[in-house]
Amino acid sequence: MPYEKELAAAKKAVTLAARLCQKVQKALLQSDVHSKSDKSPVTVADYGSQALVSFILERELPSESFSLVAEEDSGDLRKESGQDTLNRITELVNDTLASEGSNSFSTLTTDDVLVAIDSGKSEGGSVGRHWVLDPIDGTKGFVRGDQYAIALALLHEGKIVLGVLACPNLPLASIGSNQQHSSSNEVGCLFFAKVGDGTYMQALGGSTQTRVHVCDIDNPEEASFFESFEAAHSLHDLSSSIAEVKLGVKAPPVRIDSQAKYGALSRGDGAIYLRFPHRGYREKIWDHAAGSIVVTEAGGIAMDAAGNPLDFSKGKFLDVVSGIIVTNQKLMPSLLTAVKEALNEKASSL
Ligand SMILES: Nc1ncnc2c1ncn2[C@@H]1O[C@H](COP(=O)(O)OS(=O)(=O)O)[C@@H](OP(=O)(O)O)[C@H]1O
Ligand SMILES: [Mg+2]
Ligand SMILES: [Mg+2]
Ligand SMILES: [Mg+2]
Repeated sequence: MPYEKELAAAKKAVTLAARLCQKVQKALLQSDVHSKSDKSPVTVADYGSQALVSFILERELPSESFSLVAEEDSGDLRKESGQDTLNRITELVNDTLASEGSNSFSTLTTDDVLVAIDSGKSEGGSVGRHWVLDPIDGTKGFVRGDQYAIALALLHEGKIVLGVLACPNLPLASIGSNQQHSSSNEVGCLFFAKVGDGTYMQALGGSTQTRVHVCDIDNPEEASFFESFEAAHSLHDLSSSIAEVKLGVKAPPVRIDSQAKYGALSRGDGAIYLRFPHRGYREKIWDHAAGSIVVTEAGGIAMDAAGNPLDFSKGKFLDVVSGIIVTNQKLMPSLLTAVKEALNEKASSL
């Protein structure tokens, strides 16, 4: 089966990275959180997760040439002021590798960790194979104690061919706004998909996998929709005018951080995901690569707001018209019409 060993390696890498993140989130220290040059937060867990995934993929797939497009880089850790943070990351990575229980484990030095993080400097593109990683997607959610995801995908000749999404805080039971209160409060989901093979979910650290599908609602009034938790990341007013005013969605928006939204959508917790960043923001491929294959292999469609397919082959940026919309096959035509109308009204009111 194509991409079988790549999927196994990706699941292993992401599961270990999730273990590291859970440990850090439980005992997050003020000193673990830093600001990047664009003022967005980064924590020891973002770096630790990136180092671990990079190290595990290279170790598990030694015969393949390795290219990784990932969010973080080691610039700040190489400065004098980054030494304590680098030591803490190295300790976290080594503790997590030791907990894996494999005999082949050797202790990584701070230099090994820097090299592993910087393996993520590839630019991607339409030729060959590139791993695409967001070591923690939804860092703001992670710091708040809420939802986040470790998102890893494989880009082959410009197409996403597999994706793995670990969502350590996502309940195993549905989180849709129409759901009855569930008796289970177990959290931690691993979603994975391979092109042509469907999408599966298992408990993080578990082994029983279930095939998942997007919901098959065709009446928008019965639908519910997801959007970013952070109003700075997506225009909530625009989503409301599309979903509630144009489509007649009755349920309130479900606002959660990260690509956990794609995971939840892939198992039918809600029907629509709307994302309209503020003007001037450029999307990155690692924020959508894993999520998009998880949702499309579950029967959904992800497009930009003009109805173009998402093109991951142009380097680290994902250029889209106005925003990203995701739903099932039946709702997409009316969603596209509603989006077009709302965007036209917005433009004429400016
Ligand atoms: N201004 C702005 N507009 C749009 N998107 C932005 C913006 N700033 C950041 N980001 C990216 O959003 C990623 C988190 O996305 P979400 O929207 O899913 O999370 S959240 O609900 O807003 O917390 C977040 O991913 P991480 O950095 O991996 O957390 C960013 O890549
Ligand atoms: Mg970030
Ligand atoms: Mg992200
Ligand atoms: Mg991130």
